[in-house]
Amino acid sequence: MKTLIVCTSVSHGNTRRVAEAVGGVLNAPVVDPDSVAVDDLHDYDLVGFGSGIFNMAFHPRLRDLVASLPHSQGTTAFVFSSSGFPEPPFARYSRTMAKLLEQRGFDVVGSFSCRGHDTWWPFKPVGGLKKGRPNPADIDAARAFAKTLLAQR
Ligand SMILES: Cc1cc2nc3c(=O)[nH]c(=O)nc-3n(C[C@H](O)[C@H](O)[C@H](O)COP(=O)(O)O)c2cc1C
Repeated sequence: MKTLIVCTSVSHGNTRRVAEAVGGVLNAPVVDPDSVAVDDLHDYDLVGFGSGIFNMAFHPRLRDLVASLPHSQGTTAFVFSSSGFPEPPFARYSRTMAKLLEQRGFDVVGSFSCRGHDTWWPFKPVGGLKKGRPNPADIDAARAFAKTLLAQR
């Protein structure tokens, strides 16, 4: 299964650690949105899209990439993120990103999220929240998620 993982991880590399764990299971390279050749994405069987969550959304560089993609009928995709907090019921970031991808013709088959060390400015005086995340249990959960993707093929 030819797989690519597209990841923006600008804050602490939290999401990148998740991406590398998933990529290790799926035997997939992890690339930055800026280095994606958008016309080549249909060559892949599965493409993962992930970033940290900023102001209740995936990173703008990832969203801009997805918005710029040509229609990709039937390519399978998944989304992943790390964030200080779980998704609140009024802002389903993963669902919103999945919908963007579906509008580009992707078939979104899964999503994964875990906590990441969060140094948004109100939390900086105390060294941030969720220090040490993603932790080994988060990375194990990411690998388990990747195995469910393999099992679907
Ligand atoms: C400016 C800023 C805004 C953030 N906004 C949110 C947010 O809305 N919700 C949330 O749960 N975490 C938020 N976070 C925490 C990040 O999502 C978290 O640190 C994430 O793991 C960063 O991933 P990265 O290291 O891969 O960039 C924010 C962090 C920063 C610095």
